[in-house]
Parts: sequence; C-alpha cells; structure tokens
Amino acid sequence: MDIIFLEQVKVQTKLGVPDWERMMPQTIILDIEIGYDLTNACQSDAIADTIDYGAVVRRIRETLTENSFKLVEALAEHLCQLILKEFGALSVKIKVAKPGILPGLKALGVAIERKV
Ligand SMILES: Nc1nc2c(c(=O)[nH]1)N=C([C@H](O)[C@@H](O)CO)CN2
Repeated sequence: MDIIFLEQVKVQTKLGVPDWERMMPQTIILDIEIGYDLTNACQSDAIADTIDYGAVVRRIRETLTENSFKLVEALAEHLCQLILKEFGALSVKIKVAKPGILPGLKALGVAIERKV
C-alpha cells in the first residue's frame, strides 16, 4: 500500500473528559498515514490522481474547530472516518498526542488504524 504521510500536525481543539478541559482549545499533535494507490499519480504527475494533503489538513482543522470530543479515542475515530469517506482513502493510521497534560511525561494519546 502506498502512503501519504502528515507528521507532527499541530491543531487547536476543545478536548478532554472534564468539562473545564473543554472550555478552551488546547494543542494536539497528529501523525497520520493515509493509504492510497499512488501508481497513477506517480505516472501522470496530476494532483487529481492523488489525495491533496493540504486539503486534508485544512479539513482536519475545520472539523476540529466545529467539533469537541471528550476522549482522544473518539477524536481519532472521527478523523479516520472523515478521511476514509471524504477523501476516498483505502486506510488511515492516526496517532493523536496530547502534550503537557501529565507531569513527568512528554505526551500521551492513542494510535488507531481503520480500513475501508
Ligand atoms: N484513554 C484515555 N484516557 C484519558 C483520556 C482520554 O481521552 N483517553 N482523557 C483524560 C483527560 O481528558 C485528561 O487528559 C485530562 O484531565 C484522562 N484519561
């Protein structure tokens, strides 16, 4: 499977289990691997034959402004389903990290993979 990757994407969103945590946006960091057949794009050199990674980032920022989640798990699932359905990806692997939440560790979060 060919991969389009987006590394260390910083996004502002309202996220967290306690109500107070969702009152203000916080920074999360996303690592995303989008599975897609890039054979045609490699030959044609045409953006129409691939998934425009800039469009994916813009859509992620938009949906994470419009939506608020309690769990990083729910946020990760939402993004996987959006990329599969709206961009025609064959698979999506996503890691969602919340930095600076607990003392003594750099970040925590989840990583999930979904396929069509
Ligand atoms: N598995 C998870 N555990 C926890 C989450 C989560 O999203 N998934 N979230 C929290 C709180 O939001 C915490 O980050 C801050 O109070 C706790 N555990």
